[in-house]
Amino acid sequence: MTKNNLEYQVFTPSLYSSKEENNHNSSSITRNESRKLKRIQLKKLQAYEVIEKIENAPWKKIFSLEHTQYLCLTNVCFGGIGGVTTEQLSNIFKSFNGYLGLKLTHGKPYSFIIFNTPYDAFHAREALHEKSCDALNGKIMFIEYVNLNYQNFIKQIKNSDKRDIPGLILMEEFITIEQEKEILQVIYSTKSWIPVQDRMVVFGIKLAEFPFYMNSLLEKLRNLFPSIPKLEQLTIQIYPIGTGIPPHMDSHSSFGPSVIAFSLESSVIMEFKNIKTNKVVNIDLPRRSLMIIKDETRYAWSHAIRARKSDTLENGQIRDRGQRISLTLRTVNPDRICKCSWPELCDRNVNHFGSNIETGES
Ligand SMILES: O=C(O)CCC(=O)C(=O)O
Ligand SMILES: [Fe+2]
Repeated sequence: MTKNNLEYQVFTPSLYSSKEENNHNSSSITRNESRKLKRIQLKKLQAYEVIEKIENAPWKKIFSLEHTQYLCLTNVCFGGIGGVTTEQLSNIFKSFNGYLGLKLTHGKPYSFIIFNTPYDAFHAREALHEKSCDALNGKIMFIEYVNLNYQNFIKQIKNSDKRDIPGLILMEEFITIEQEKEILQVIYSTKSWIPVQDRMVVFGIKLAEFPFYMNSLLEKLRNLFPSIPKLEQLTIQIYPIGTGIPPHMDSHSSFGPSVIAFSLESSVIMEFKNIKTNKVVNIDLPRRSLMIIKDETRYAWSHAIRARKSDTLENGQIRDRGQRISLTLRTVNPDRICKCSWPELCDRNVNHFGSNIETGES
């Protein structure tokens, strides 16, 4: 801390200081105020040192003296004790010009806010850095510009590259507007819903029992992806606004090598996580799209939909959620044998009765 403190003193006057701090030496400041300011500075350093430890890099390298369009909220995290929600944060920042969106990290104590220009970010930082924030119960936020050369941070801000998930296929506009309308009509007249957590689910319908236009989707699928075995089972799920599905892998041994999911009525961000490396990639599943989960994605990545009312898109924009319907199609493994190349992640030796292996995450 001493070394950093020293560096910090040298570093402060231009950028890393607050107005209050610059007044620090003026005689008008009371002792109490001075103590309070010192405490704030100490807290700030502690927050920066935590990031240093996590990132294994000096904070002066991670943050930038230059204004950039990305702000790091060094002591604001998502969920858990003292954590915030997407809505809370976006409510604070959306009143600033050029606010594009936010990015919460997973299991790390900091978050990011994305602005259209460095100038817009500057205004928000000026208004909020080292100030007590009413919307966060008086919490004092410590905000820095992200260094554009520090790839580890930039990667976390823009981590939606499908190429990073081997075996994931996404086709936009797979379903036509007319097909979607027809399917939704039938779905909403279905009566056999079962509540599962906050979702409504119709399980394991045989495809032959489903309306004819499902056939045209399946035919298109067969033509485009002839290697996918004949699908046997359909699960329909309604996700009311604000709901999701916890991280899980669809059971290796119960189901075949490809899981197909259609998104209807509304788009959503699905979070994929590599079980071995913990790498997280967010993928936007647009309304009327087709997703195929196979190979490594099927066997070594969990997928989840976070329960929240809006999603942050890759460009930083916030998109409110609508009610979403998904159609998931699978083949069934009658002998419950899985021969995937990830035996350490596989349920082949586990006695289980449910259809999914929950990874235990919330
Ligand atoms: O809603 C979706 O698109 C996927 C649902 C899912 O992951 C599942 O049912 O296993
Ligand atoms: Fe799943």
